Amino acid sequence: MTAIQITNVEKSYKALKALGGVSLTIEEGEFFGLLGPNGAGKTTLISTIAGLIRPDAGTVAIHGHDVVTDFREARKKLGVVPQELVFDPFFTVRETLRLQSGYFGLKNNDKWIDEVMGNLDLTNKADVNMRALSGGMKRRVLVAQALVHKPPVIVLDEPTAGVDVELRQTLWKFISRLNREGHTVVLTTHYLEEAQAMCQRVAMLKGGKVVALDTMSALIRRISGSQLIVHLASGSLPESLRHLVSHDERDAVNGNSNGNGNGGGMKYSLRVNEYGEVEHILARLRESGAVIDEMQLQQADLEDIFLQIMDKGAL
Ligand SMILES: Nc1ncnc2c1ncn2[C@@H]1O[C@H](COP(=O)(O)OP(=O)(O)OP(=O)(O)O)[C@@H](O)[C@H]1O
Repeated sequence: MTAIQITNVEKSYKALKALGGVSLTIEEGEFFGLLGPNGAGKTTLISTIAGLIRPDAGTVAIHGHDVVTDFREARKKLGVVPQELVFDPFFTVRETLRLQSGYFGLKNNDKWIDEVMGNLDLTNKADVNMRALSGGMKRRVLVAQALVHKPPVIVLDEPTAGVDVELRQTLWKFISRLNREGHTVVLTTHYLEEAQAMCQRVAMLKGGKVVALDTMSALIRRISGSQLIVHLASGSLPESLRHLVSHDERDAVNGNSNGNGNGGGMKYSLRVNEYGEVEHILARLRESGAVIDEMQLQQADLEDIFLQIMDKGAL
């Protein structure tokens, strides 16, 4: 079943087109990443999914329920962890979660509330007033609040922005478990290594448009290839390899300390699309008389891809 169906969604704020026709299909059980630089439209898209803002055009459906015309049913299927911390300071953690359960017509939800609090290390804060909690603890409650009605689709907008390592680990352990149990998860994050570790598929947004959409492994394979990093003790890169250079710099370690003045002490990053090319590069270097001090083969990661896509605008 399709968890979230986004079809040609457009949203403008006066002259600014925050979303310029976004279409995405997210299947049930996926762990999906929504990435993009500041202002790309991620929060606007999530707010549209949550039914908090109405699109100017296009539709969004959660488990087949349109978020505008069938809002109540769509909302039941969805748990959203927003970026902003907003709470009523006079309630305790448990009261906050009971109140939230009430919004969904759930009575006697204490067993699940206790389980959620346990999984987010909130149990010993259950009777503490919200205003007395630290920022990190408040964020845990925000996550718990989104989960009180066991929504099949969970959307997290920058859940780990500014939170400590411990909370990140607690959060990811719990969210991964829910995903393994069949919940669909959609995540926006600025921590690309987090997206790389968690998400099976990602969409990259730029200027309100989807500029890349693929599985994580295909994106990494398709775009960037690997980098062969060679530090030359002496000699220089032959002209025939120049077109492969993505980056070069004077090697901070070797510098030009060998004093031979023939271009030694350079570090080059060369694009390599398949392993066979490494052999070719090494042969050319040997012929030119360059001496390799050190080398390593580096796999592309999401950050390289992200930067490439954002540079080019689209694939
Ligand atoms: N209520 C609003 N009124 C006017 N402009 C808005 C409003 N909300 C968002 N925008 C603009 O729409 C664009 C998209 O914003 P959005 O918050 O969706 O981006 P984002 O990808 O979530 O960015 P960030 O990573 O900074 O959270 C931005 O240029 C933003 O300034």
